[in-house]
Amino acid sequence: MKERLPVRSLRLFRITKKIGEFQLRDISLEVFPGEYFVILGPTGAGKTVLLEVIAGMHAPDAGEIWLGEENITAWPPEKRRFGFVYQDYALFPHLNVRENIVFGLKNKKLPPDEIKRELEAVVSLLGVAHLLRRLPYTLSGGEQQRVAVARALIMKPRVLLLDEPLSALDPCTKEMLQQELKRLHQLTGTLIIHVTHDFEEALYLGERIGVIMGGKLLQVGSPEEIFTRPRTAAVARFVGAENIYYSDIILRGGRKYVSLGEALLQVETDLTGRAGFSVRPEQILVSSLPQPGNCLRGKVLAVYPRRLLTRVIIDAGERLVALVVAREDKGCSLAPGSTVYCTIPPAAINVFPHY
Ligand SMILES: Nc1ncnc2c1ncn2[C@@H]1O[C@H](COP(=O)(O)OP(=O)(O)OP(=O)(O)O)[C@@H](O)[C@H]1O
Repeated sequence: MKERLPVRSLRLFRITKKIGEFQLRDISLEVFPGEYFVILGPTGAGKTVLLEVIAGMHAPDAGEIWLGEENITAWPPEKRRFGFVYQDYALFPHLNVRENIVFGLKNKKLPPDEIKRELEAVVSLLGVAHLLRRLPYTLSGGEQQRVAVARALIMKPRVLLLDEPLSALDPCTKEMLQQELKRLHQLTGTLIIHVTHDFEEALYLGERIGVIMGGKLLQVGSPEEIFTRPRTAAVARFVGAENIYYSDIILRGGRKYVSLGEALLQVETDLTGRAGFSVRPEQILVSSLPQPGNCLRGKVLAVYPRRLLTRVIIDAGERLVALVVAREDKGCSLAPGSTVYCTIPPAAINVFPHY
């Protein structure tokens, strides 16, 4: 597994693709050499279509795809030498694990001793030596996933495309295989594009994340940026910043404020004019007494206890959702109807442009 093709960046320029009623719209993106890039989006967002356009299975209607200095837009999939791991793994059912993994190398007519060497390398990397004689239907989901990744990696792909590779697995296996994928990426340095609708998975694996919705790439950034600084209401909602509002930005005494209900909240932003803003529920401090800073008086509407956090719905002029650590609400009644105070630090208010 050592000698690899030079790792190059993958660039998409203004890719458009219509399939049936659906359209990928004007997608531009650069994925850096050796990067682990996650495409995150809800069901039907166009993640698979985008991955298939990158793989060369669909020709774009407009736009270009570049690998390093080469325009590969018109290249067929086999010339691209990209690996593709499907959501359902798509192993050949009549071939055993060994035959599945070496299938591509056999097709390339590599000498048997070279195939054996490559097989041993990839099998030890994925820990599937004990499965080599088994047929796919006898494997667990996690084992099938490892075999599918081994089958893709043995071809030394220039780019490895993973289409929701963990979505069919139970939470424990999923977590273990997430760690495996991270380790494989560190060992091989392969440029990986991983598609998922699972935000936790994107946070754990992605060096950068691209959020796609309705065929549009809405935001690209580090997990931290996507999580704390969504730039549209749609991305904010998708990443769980449930409190989303619109306001004029008000300048007073050299400070900027947004209005929420009757209150003014100080914000840290360069924007002016009309704007949107979002607050994550876990960033709201709920207390029985007023606190200094951005503090709103409200009435508890409903309380939903969860495992470690309690979800509290509050009427503070606008509907607010707060997640409260159970231990921290001692002394503060969260019963419906009680009065509470909600403190929101200025840095926890994400202000985004209003289009
Ligand atoms: N061959 C096709 N013909 C017509 N419509 C298609 C075709 N392939 C995909 N679509 C449509 O394109 C849209 C995007 O599909 P895609 O599979 O890319 O979504 P996704 O983001 O991968 O969703 P999921 O997370 O559910 O897999 C969907 O509305 C789908 O029905």
